Amino acid sequence: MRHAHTVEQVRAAEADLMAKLPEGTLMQRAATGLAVAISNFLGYTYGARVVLLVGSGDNGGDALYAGQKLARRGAEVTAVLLSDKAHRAGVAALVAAGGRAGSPEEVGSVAAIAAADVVVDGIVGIGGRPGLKPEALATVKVATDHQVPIVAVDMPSGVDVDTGETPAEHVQATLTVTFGTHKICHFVDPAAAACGPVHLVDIGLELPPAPVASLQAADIRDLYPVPRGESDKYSRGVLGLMAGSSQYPGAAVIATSGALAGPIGMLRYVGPGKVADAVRAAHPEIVAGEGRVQAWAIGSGLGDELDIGKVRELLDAEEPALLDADGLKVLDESGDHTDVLITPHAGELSRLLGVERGVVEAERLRHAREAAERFDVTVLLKGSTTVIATPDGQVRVNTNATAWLATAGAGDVLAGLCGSLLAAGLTPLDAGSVGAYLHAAAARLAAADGPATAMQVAGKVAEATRLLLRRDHGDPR
Ligand SMILES: NC(=O)C1=CN([C@@H]2O[C@H](COP(=O)(O)OP(=O)(O)OC[C@H]3O[C@@H](n4cnc5c(N)ncnc54)[C@H](O)[C@@H]3O)[C@@H](O)[C@H]2O)[C@@H](O)CC1
Ligand SMILES: [K+]
Repeated sequence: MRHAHTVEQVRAAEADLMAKLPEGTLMQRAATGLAVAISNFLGYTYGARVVLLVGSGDNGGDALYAGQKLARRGAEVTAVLLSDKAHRAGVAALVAAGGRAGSPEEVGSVAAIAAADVVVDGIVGIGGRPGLKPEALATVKVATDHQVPIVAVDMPSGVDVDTGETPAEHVQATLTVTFGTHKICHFVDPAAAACGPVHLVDIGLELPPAPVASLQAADIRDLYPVPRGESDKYSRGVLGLMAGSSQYPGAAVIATSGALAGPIGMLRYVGPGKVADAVRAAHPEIVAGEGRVQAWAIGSGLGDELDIGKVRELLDAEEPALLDADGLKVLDESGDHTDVLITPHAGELSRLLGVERGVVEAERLRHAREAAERFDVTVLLKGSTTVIATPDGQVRVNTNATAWLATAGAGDVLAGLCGSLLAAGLTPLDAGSVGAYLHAAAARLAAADGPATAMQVAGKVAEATRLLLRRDHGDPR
């Protein structure tokens, strides 16, 4: 599990550690990790042309000391000081190591950036607010126009660190080097998309529990409900799936494909006779009609045939339930729904919350949290990064998606798969986050050679699961 902490938590942990260490130690640790990461990124140091964009705080200090270390190893380092309050000792250290530092005019920033092999963004870090100054933005634009890669120090300057929001122009990094722990902007879009790969440098911080986490491959191994010797088809989990309509029969076929690719032992399909025939033609192992189930997945492609009374009844029943697509229409703010997982995309969540879709997309974490609290459900907000929020305030973010997943029916596969995990006994939080991870991993396999359909994604879930459950090479569990 990767963890992301808030700025307040990081500052407190830094203060605790700094009190025990000689002054400047933490910055030296950060700068050393940053310099190594820049060297590794470039593949060489001697003769490399490095331009540092330096703001007024310690983020610029990190950049300056990393520049000093690179200059000592033969890099040609120029620091563009964007504030007259730039870290003094850092500037002196860089200059003593042979680097140059000065205002944009003094160092000829346009020519230097245009000719650089890498630009280091030390404009602002965790002390930054969105809304960079025009002078800073102008230097960033030169780098972008000349396609010079940008390594961001801690985070791309201009993003909102604790929310992942990007209300104003910001740096688009090629690589981000962060310190001590991940920050929320590294996980949550749109800011996460501005980070590039994120490299974490350990500086020895001791941190409290994190408000936001992100599953990794090893977590799938720990959480996936692998059948045991004594398991039978009932104990593995039976899912009831209510999806599809005469209007959208395909949604039922796709959602059942997703469900069967999950861990359940049996799938019961509930829907119109003709659709049930299509579903059984695609998957003869499906049982049509109601019966005992351990969880329900309701909603994909119900269209106008949504039976609101019936769905409410299932929601109020004891079994956990997943609500997707048209099924979301029955959700209200009354009742205890803590065992309900909803899987809206931004448009559906915007309708539930009565706000514009663009607002949900811009403030994904905030709206996922708000809906979880308001409707007392676990919310899985689909998107390039998927945010899963519980009513008690836990958040997980899935960052392994591929843009190829933006295809019709992919949401139906996800609903079936997450429903399957719910029926196998996972909590809504685990079912949502494990399902989203496997779904994205399957999409990566399906789209390895180009575009893939939702059915092809469903067809790769088993392989993705098998690969992820392997404890070591060649030893499937
Ligand atoms: N404190 C420490 O010992 C450590 C700090 N670290 C680095 O220090 C950074 C935090 O340093 P600071 O607390 O000095 O904060 P920043 O370097 O993020 O800068 C804050 C300064 O920028 C100004 N500012 C805020 N928003 C701005 C904007 N939009 N445009 C221009 N100026 C803006 C503020 O007024 C403040 O003076 C971390 O991100 C990390 O890079 C690391 O070296 C780890 C150890
Ligand atoms: K930065």
